[in-house]
Amino acid sequence: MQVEKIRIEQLRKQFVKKNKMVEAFHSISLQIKDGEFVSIVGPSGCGKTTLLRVIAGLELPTSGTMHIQHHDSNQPLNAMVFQEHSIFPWMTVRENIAYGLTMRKVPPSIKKSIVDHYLLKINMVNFAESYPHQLSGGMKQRVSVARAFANDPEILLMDEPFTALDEQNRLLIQQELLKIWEENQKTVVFITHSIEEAILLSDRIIMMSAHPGTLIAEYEIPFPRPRKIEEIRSSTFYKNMFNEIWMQLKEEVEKSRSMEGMLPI
Ligand SMILES: Nc1ncnc2c1ncn2[C@@H]1O[C@H](COP(=O)(O)OP(=O)(O)OP(=O)(O)O)[C@@H](O)[C@H]1O
Repeated sequence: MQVEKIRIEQLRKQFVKKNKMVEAFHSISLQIKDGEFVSIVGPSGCGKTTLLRVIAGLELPTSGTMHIQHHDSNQPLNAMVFQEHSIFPWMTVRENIAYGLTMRKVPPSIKKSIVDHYLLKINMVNFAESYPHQLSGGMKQRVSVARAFANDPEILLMDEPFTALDEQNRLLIQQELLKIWEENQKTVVFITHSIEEAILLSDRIIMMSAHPGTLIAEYEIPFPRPRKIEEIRSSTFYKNMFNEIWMQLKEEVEKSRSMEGMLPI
């Protein structure tokens, strides 16, 4: 039996915006197993990023409880990968990937071997001494992913990390992420607007309702690993699953659109 890694019970978050109470999400209960890759999908404004920020400890919930099993207190609890601007512009690729390890004072020889390993995994050995302004958007995100895994956190939190990329770069980075994840099997909570991305990467997809968000559905993704994106995309099962998820998400997106203009900006 797999060990539980994250337990969330009746979580709710409210903000005060222009003297009005805005409920970002409510009644969220969720358990995520150790080593599980979970994606969260839902219409814009349903509270996905806020939920991730609460899991990361960057926001406090208004009510409810959350517990993350911290098995090894020598390891960082979490690492985050954002959509953009995730890496330090004044550091080289090597220094960026090494950042968490440097902070934890990992001995230089161990740090070097970890960073070399991830440079290979993201196909950026030749860019180790380059600075972010010399890289494409896709390369920057690859560095960001490598940095998060290199620091060996207990959980990884990724907020639409590939949304800003073109389709070709996106497909390549998804395949790289799959390879790195399949080797590490870290617990991942991944936010995306793309049903396709969620199916390709995840063990389970959680769907949130239109604002104020709550969990309304979940889907187990049974594709065996290691996964090959091309094989999955061409299967009938994938197409059926995509349609099933889209039919439900579409309803929430439509509800969300009909509420536009009703919330304080
Ligand atoms: N710091 C804040 N102060 C006030 N309201 C906030 C704050 N952060 C988020 N909200 C509100 O909470 C709700 C949920 O926002 P959130 O960004 O979590 O949604 P989302 O699902 O991640 O959206 P998107 O998919 O567009 O990124 C929105 O109504 C938003 O305006």
